Amino acid sequence: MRPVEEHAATVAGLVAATGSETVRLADARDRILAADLSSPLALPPFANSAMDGYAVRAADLHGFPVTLPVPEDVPAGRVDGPPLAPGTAHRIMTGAPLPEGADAVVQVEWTDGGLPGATVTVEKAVDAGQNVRGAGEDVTAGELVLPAGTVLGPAQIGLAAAVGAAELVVHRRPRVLVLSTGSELVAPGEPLRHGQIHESNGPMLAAAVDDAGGEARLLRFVPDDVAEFLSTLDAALEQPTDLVLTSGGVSAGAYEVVKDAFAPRGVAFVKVAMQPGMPQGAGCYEHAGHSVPVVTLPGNPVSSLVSFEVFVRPVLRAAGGHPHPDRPRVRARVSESLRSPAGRRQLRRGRLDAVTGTVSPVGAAGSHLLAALAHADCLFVVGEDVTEVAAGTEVDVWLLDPVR
Ligand SMILES: Nc1nc2c(c(=O)[nH]1)N[C@H]1C(S)=C(S)[C@@H](COP(=O)(O)OP(=O)(O)OC[C@H]3O[C@@H](n4cnc5c(N)ncnc54)[C@H](O)[C@@H]3O)O[C@H]1N2
Ligand code: MOO
Repeated sequence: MRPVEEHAATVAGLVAATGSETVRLADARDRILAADLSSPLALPPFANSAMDGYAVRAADLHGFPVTLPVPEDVPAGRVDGPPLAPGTAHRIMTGAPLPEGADAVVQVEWTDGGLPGATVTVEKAVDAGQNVRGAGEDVTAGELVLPAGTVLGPAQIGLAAAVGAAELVVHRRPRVLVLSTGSELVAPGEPLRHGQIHESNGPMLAAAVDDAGGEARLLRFVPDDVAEFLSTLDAALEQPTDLVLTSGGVSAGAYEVVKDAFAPRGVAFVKVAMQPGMPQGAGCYEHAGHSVPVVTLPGNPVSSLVSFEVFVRPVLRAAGGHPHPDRPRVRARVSESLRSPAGRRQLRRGRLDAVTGTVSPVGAAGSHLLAALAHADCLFVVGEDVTEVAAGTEVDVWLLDPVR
């Protein structure tokens, strides 16, 4: 059987980096920056007030209470404020530019709240610089604020907007065609007859592709018919595609449509030393003079998604420029004893108690146990050479997304 790492390397070698595109800020969430973003301006761009109150010279405040004339009002956004004459105060709002000549702001609570055109009486002293946000305190002009490779979450998008970027250069998302096969499959929402099941791999893998930063195109599943499989595929490949991802039809049965269609057309089918996810295929399919990468996942739902986690997710994330393609990994102790097949790396579904560092199996090893997978927040690994794991043994744990 082919070692897991060898098959992972084969799949990694199929999918190239995607290149870049420009998107509007509103479309940038979860995208990955493809070019350094430097700020053309300082943040804050000008010295401004941190409080609603009165701009003053700190040195003018002595002999309390002290009363000063208030000749000006400076709301946020005022752009023509005159300088502050010695011995006066300007009423000022949070975010408004500090008048030239002022060096501090007294918050309104420390005064009688005197109006512009009248006077204000101040009860307490302030230090020079107090309640003033200096120009460039956050970002200096020319500073590299977001390096290429940054994952754009809310804070990063906020910063990009603050420095004036309306668009960002990001990695293009890998385009993945998702196609399920099986004559027993029926669309969710339609009634089942005996012998039929709902098609679950397609929606599951499309969601996994999107979650890995890709752009999934989910095709309607096809029956176990090679001609129909190939015509569906060829029609779909008229649109640009970075990867074809199939599920089902790859093991040893009499109607293995994916294997029958692809084996003579550039895709190698192998047994990988893994459970679940033993039957795998990878290669390139020629379409209209282009070579399109293909990964064929096994049909059992848990095999499909676990194989995606092991072989496809890190490759899609790397192709899409993600700085951390792999799932975060930790060590934890298993809560109970387990058995695992000799010569196959087992990936079990688990729930991690991060406080005690304990991982508990969710469900048995069977690759049809989709409900257990849906209740798991991690996978944990039992090595190829291990057949029995005693309770309390430390294992590698891959953190999936928290179960919401
Ligand atoms: N004689 C052997 N039989 C099997 C072997 C083997 O080595 N020798 N391997 C087993 C293992 S391990 C796996 S995994 C499966 C993989 O089979 P296929 O990839 O060919 O998948 P199918 O036979 O098409 O389906 C397997 C199973 O999964 C269900 N399925 C398939 N597609 C979907 C879908 N889109 N949505 C929901 N469920 C799906 C299907 O109904 C079957 O129950 O082969 C073993 N057999
Ligand atoms: O390898 Mo299969 O994926 O065990 O069920």
